[in-house]
Amino acid sequence: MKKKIVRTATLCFVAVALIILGLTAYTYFSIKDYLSPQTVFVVVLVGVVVTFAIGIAIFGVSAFAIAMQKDEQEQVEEKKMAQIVYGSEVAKELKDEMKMKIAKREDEGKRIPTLCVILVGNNPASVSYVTGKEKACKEVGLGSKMIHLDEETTQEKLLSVIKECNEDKSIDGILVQLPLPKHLNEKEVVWAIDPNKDVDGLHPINVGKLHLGEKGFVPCTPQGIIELLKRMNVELSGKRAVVIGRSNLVGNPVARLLMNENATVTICHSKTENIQTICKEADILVVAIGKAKYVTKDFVKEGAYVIDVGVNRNDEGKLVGDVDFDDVVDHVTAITPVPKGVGPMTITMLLKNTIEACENSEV
Ligand SMILES: Nc1nc(=O)c2c([nH]1)NC[C@@H]1CN(c3ccc(C(=O)N[C@@H](CCC(=O)O)C(=O)O)cc3)C=[N+]21
Repeated sequence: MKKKIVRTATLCFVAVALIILGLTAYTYFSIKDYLSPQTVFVVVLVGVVVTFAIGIAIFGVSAFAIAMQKDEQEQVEEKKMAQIVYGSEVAKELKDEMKMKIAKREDEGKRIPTLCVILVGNNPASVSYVTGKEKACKEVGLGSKMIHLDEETTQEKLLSVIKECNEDKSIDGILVQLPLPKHLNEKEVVWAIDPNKDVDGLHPINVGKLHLGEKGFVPCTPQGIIELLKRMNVELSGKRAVVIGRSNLVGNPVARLLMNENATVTICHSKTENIQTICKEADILVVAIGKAKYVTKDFVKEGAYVIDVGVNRNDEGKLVGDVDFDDVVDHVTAITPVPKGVGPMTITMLLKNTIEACENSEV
């Protein structure tokens, strides 16, 4: 493209220069016998100057055209480049908005929304997530309360702690960090949380509401995923969405949310036959299976949108997704990375739900 412009400009310039120089020469020979040498000199000078001026103008315009046009190679590459959607950046924007909202509440003399996180035991991953949640609360000015119970805590003790939190008017949201130690009954624990404080959206009342299309608390990761898809400007209505994974925390609720957006949804799981073929039909692929780098380019349709929900630790303790990012990145329109993708959105939605719980309690 650049070369073509330069060539055309040079040709134009040569043609115009030849015409003007020819005219000047013709004028020179026609008038040199009638006029004084000074006048003839001026005529020739004007001819040469005009030629130069036009030359400079032509090359100026060409340089401008080159600057405006991207190199052909660059354009091809741009078309192929996948959009990498950083949840961490979206989360920051949303947190700034929440921060302002909370500051405004404070000015109005209203209560500061407060999240209570209950952690049982010392599972390193859980401790790290809980710390992240506390940090995020501080960042936006939410109140946070942490209840750390030891590994041997009994079911009765845990249930009584939840009951206290349910009754405590200064607590708006309750989150019990999962998984719980094996001797505890997770279902009974989650079902004991007041549905109006269930900011994780796991209580059957909230699960039921989601599946009936009623307003209630929606689990944080699925909510964050929909938010990211909206940022990718992907039209969900009428599209094929495939979710890999059927957990209550991610797979099931995200499938329902995608259906609410009028996508046609398929859920795949460990027993699914021909899983690659099904995934390859997906315009939107959400991967929450919990196997590091499980999804390779053989699963991904050219130009698809891929959401990686995986949080796996490799041998070096580094966080890796369920998608083999490097393998698929050239095949997709947009993809979320791990870390800095879905994870930060999950925490942000938890903050959002906590503010919502507080607002609900005021009306
Ligand atoms: N009741 C309950 N609710 C949950 O929402 C819940 C849970 N239990 N148990 C565990 C999973 C996992 N989870 C994550 C949250 C944030 C990041 C996150 O922020 N990750 C960062 C990096 C964090 C790091 O490097 O350790 C990132 O992806 O960039 C990841 C994972 C919430 N979970």
